[in-house]
Amino acid sequence: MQEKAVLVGLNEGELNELELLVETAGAECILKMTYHDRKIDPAYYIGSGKVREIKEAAETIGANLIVFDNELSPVQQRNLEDEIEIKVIDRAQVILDIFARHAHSRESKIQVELAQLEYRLPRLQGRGIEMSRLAGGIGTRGPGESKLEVDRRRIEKKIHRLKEDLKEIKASREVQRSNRKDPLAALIGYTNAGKSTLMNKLAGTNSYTADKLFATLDSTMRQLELPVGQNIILSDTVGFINKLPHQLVASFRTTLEEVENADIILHLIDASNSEMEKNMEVVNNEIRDLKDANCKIIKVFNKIDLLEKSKLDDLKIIYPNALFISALKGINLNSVIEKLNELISKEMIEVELDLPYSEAGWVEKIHNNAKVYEEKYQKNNIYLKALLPKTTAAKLKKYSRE
Ligand SMILES: Nc1nc2c(ncn2[C@@H]2O[C@H](COP(=O)(O)OP(=O)(O)OP(=O)(O)O)[C@@H](O)[C@H]2O)c(=O)[nH]1
Ligand SMILES: [Mg+2]
Repeated sequence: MQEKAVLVGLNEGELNELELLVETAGAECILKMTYHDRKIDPAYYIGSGKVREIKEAAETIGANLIVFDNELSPVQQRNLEDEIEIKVIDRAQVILDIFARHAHSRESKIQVELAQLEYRLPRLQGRGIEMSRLAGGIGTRGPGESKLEVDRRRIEKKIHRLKEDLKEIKASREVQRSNRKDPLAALIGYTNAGKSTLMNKLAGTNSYTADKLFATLDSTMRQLELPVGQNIILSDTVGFINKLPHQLVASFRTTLEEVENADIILHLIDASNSEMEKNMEVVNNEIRDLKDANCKIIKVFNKIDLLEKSKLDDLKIIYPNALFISALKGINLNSVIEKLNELISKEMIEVELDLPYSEAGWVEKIHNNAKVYEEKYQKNNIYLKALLPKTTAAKLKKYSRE
């Protein structure tokens, strides 16, 4: 049976996002309540008057779940549950639930399980026997009753083992990464911005897209050929979100490693979202360190099909270097290709090569990776006129005609 939830948060905007999160996790939101941002009560987070108000409202409308937008300490969560007598969870738990549901690869499954265990561990303390209440957020069932100490030790052991597994996976991924020869363009952005939709349109893939949060958890990569003749790898990654549970930050970092290695970052923004500015800030904060690196960041405003013309014109004035597209409706997608092409072209150089036959292996590599204008098999060597990535050209410098 679908759970009926009362959402508790600071303001309308935050509650709207929480509602989408809760619905993505499979529960129904039947009431939203706000509280005043006063001093935080160490025992209940909110004031006792508010606790009573929530209890009464929940009883009246028959809710069986309370979701707080802020993170609750284990003690606060327990006290609230005892007082309201309904299951109380926080935003972090909801996000963990969604991640658990959407993880597919071995790596992301391990990362999510690790995060869940780390979230659960402090909540075991002094809790007694009722383990089933602890294990689950929305729609999940706990492991049943078992002894606290045994559980704690088992969880600690498991955490250790999962961390070891992750180290292994990470090492093998680094090998894969060092084998990559094409430049990398990473699609990043707040969750639900339309990253997977754009990826599908540009690279003809069929990634899962949905009006849900965190539809994508595993990054996918596709090769795309640019007009200039160079291939580029596009990667679609997990979305960003405000107030990510700290247990998930580590796993998020791993995904971001992909981004750190990118040559170009396409920052996709849902221009139709009323919280657009705030969401952009969340992403900007995360990628701040990358800006100093040798990487170009392009802002791409998506979902312009939902914008009023005046709003779109304003955005164009504020962000003169940005792109404005609709991934879903296929509007202006060419501007993305052109931009990638332009940036990559800057990294390319035209050369004339006289390759000795002993170096003939290069011919195929060059064909795969660059644009060849002329190719002649001569008596002593192979003549090639081609547009090459500067890095490749440097390697072939001694065969190049000046
Ligand atoms: N109207 C409109 N909707 C769009 C556009 N692009 C994407 N969407 C919709 O926005 C929703 C989210 O799209 P996704 O591509 O799944 O977004 P995402 O950024 O990959 O999201 P996560 O993987 O959850 O982080 C889907 O319902 C899409 O159909 C657009 O240009 N216009
Ligand atoms: Mg996606």
